[in-house]
Amino acid sequence: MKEWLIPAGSNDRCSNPRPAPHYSNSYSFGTTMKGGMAHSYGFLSKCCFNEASISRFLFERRIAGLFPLPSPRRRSLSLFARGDEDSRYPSPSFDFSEYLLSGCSWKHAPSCPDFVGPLSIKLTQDCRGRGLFTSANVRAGDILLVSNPFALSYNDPNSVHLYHMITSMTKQSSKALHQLASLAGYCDEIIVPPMEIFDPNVPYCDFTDRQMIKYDPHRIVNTMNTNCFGGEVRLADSEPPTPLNGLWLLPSFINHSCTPNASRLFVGKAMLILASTDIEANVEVTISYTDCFLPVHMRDEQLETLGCGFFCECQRCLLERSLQECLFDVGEPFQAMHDEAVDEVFSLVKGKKCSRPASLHACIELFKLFGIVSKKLESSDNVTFSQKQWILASYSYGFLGKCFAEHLSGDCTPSQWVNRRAVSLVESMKCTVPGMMRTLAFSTILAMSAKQQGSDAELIERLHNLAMDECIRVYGKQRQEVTLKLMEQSLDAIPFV
Ligand SMILES: C[S@@+](CC[C@H](N)C(=O)[O-])C[C@H]1O[C@@H](n2cnc3c(N)ncnc32)[C@H](O)[C@@H]1O
Repeated sequence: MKEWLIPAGSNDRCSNPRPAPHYSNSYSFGTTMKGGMAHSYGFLSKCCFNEASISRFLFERRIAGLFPLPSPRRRSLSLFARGDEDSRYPSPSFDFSEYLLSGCSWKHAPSCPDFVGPLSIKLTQDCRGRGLFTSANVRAGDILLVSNPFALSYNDPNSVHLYHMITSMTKQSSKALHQLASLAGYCDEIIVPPMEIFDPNVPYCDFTDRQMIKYDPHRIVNTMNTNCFGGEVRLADSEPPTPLNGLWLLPSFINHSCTPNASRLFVGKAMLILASTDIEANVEVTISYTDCFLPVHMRDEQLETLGCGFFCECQRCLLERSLQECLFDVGEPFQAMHDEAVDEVFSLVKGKKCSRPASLHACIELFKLFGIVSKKLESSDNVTFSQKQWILASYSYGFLGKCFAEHLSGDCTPSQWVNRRAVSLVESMKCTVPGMMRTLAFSTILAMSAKQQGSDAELIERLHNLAMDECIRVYGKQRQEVTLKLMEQSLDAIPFV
């Protein structure tokens, strides 16, 4: 075990210290669980976690169209068929097509055994502690990891039950103690453990110096505080959503980025990590802990609110901070209007039967701010095209807010917003944070409405391809044919207005 240990305090040089020991849902913001699946989507970030019904509403009204209920005649579609030519490594062999097709209900979630793709745990070179790295080339949509929870509790706001659960597991099983110790680090040492400890295909054999690892309640609390992930889940269709909180071990080694290359998908309790871009071997796998479709100062605030204990210094954040002077007249009003716009959209969703359109003051103001940002970017020469896309994605709710709200209130026809600007926004969102459910929702709605309003064939095809590509990144590349079939059906089947 000695070779796993690095000297105590080696993280002390870090400008990003380890997180403060208080409760946080490191992975939770911008995510909600609908049925059995946690979606990193929703309309506006605030709604996603606290006001899950918006996400559910959008899911039921829109995305459900992508996955219509299977007709009795339709044969079960295998989403994770083996023998895919593209596969460079074995994929997990479960099939959750019925689950997706039936709206991802918790009780119908198939059991997904743990699976470890071509990954290893390594120390990062820039003081972010350990991270997960690829050990082979992977493609967008590949499943990298399937992880069942180490421990999970419901209706446990202070994580007391979770704590007792983990305590008893680690006392009863040396493997569980070893696994938790590998994540927590012991005796002020950061451990870079071998993947084998977490790989279900590698039998666990006791390590001779296991006595070095001691049960430590403080470590359990700290590990929970840093890594626990929560959401809401509807255990039965008739029941209200139940808060859920859990610890998934291997995903806890994944660091945050505002331009992540992987995304997270829940199938019941199992957390799947999918590559959302092609990733070469020996590259770090990252996900986003925050809502990446918000401006940098709001992302910073989210990290702080979640108690993540670090300040993101990825390229996108550095760029956005360097442009703050240029965008000074937009940032603060955007934040103020964003919260109001959330309320506007939320009240529209709640009163969806009401025929009088609600006031969309904040959504309209946000839309104007989005226009200012777009103009500033257009006239800025010292920012590259892809950097402009990052910034545009940060203000994307300005565009989406008005479009969705107007649509919900019946105030506009699709033709007012299915235009090329909307298309380039989808492209910006996809290039900045691929594999996001809300980009999939937006591009699908755009594709559907473009078809309905008889837009030109090239525009329809472009939108369809964008939605299709995003769908593969969200649900896995093995679903290519299935996705296509379902999208074709939904384009015909879903009335947009
Ligand atoms: C879920 S853990 C990720 C694994 C962690 N690096 C480790 O060694 O255990 C989250 C912690 O990793 C660090 N971290 C993750 N992403 C980071 C980033 N982009 N910048 C700085 N620190 C980061 C922070 O200390 C954060 O609280």
